[in-house]
Amino acid sequence: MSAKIFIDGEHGTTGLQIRTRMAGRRDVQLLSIPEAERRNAAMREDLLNSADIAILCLPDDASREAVSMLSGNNRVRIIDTSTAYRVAEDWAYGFAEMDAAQADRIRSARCVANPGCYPTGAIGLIRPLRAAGLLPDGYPVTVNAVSGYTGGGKQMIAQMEDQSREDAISANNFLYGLTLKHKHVPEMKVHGLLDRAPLFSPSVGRFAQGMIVQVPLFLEDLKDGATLESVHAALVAHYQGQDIVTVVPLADSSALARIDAEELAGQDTMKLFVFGTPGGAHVNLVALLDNLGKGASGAAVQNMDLMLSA
Ligand SMILES: NC(=O)C1=CN([C@@H]2O[C@H](COP(=O)(O)OP(=O)(O)OC[C@H]3O[C@@H](n4cnc5c(N)ncnc54)[C@H](OP(=O)(O)O)[C@@H]3O)[C@@H](O)[C@H]2O)C=CC1
Ligand SMILES: CC(=O)N[C@@H](CCC(=O)OP(=O)(O)O)C(=O)O
Repeated sequence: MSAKIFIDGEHGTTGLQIRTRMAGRRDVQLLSIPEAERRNAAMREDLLNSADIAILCLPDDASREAVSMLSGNNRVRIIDTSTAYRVAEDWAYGFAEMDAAQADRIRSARCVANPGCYPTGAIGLIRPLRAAGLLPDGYPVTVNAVSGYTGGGKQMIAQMEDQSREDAISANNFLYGLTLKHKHVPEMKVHGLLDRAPLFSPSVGRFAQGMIVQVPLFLEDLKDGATLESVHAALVAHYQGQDIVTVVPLADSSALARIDAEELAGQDTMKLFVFGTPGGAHVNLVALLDNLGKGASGAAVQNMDLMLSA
């Protein structure tokens, strides 16, 4: 029997991409709400409660409302793509590759919080080094990133694509989150196993999908004797046997002159790189992904598949 899936927010950016990924699948039956009724609370409540898995692709407040519409109905499992539950202890964090037990946690969870796009890159780079003891307590981690503008949802897509709007954005590349209080910092800290909050500076470029997340490190401040090669080896060991998150061999990355933020647009994988010079003082850890792929919709479908395999 096929599993019933309702995507609350199916007409938004993340929801649409999840729907596209499910097209043609016979193991799932999509329950759908007409676009004109997308904010009809009674209809949403009915569909939410009729699903086997509800995937919430809504702003944080609307996600909390949807979860309250399901209170008392433990039969329905939830995947939430918003920021609302990512550090909640009774929710499983939906980053299957973050440690060896996480895929099983997701498989058996009732409630799964899909990671933020930037944290997917940052945690993917940082957590294995913390777990291996290479990145010491107190290290001042910084995270710099550029995202495609679809990361800002329908509103930012319109602001970037329609220059006749009053609130149009004309910049081709801009920094934001200038107060350094971005909503992704808490999940980077918790799931990155950091004892200090990272300093996170995001930016957006005039391209629809794609993302680069950078974590530069001073080798002399890592565990004694850490090198470009040992940092790379720790990431390779962590992601051994994974096919969605992969670590680019040093021989390949050392031959690169540049990284294209759009390289993985339209794909659900993430590539990790370690840049630097053998014997040098610094390394730059880089994650390359699609903000709507492994950064959102691709991860949501991956989590749904794990839950369906329980
Ligand atoms: N875009 C991305 O790359 C990523 C997004 N996310 C997260 O996914 C979630 C959805 O984001 P995104 O798809 O980008 O946003 P969009 O604005 O593109 O889509 C959100 C959808 O939710 C609908 N909606 C808003 N409020 C309500 C409500 N109260 N009741 C019912 N429907 C409502 C919107 O309808 P309307 O058109 O009427 O506003 C819209 O269809 C957010 O929490 C976001 O932070 C996570 C990772 C990456
Ligand atoms: C470019 C852009 O605006 N990006 C979004 C994050 C996209 C994302 O990961 O969304 P959630 O964490 O909300 O799920 C932002 O910075 O708020």
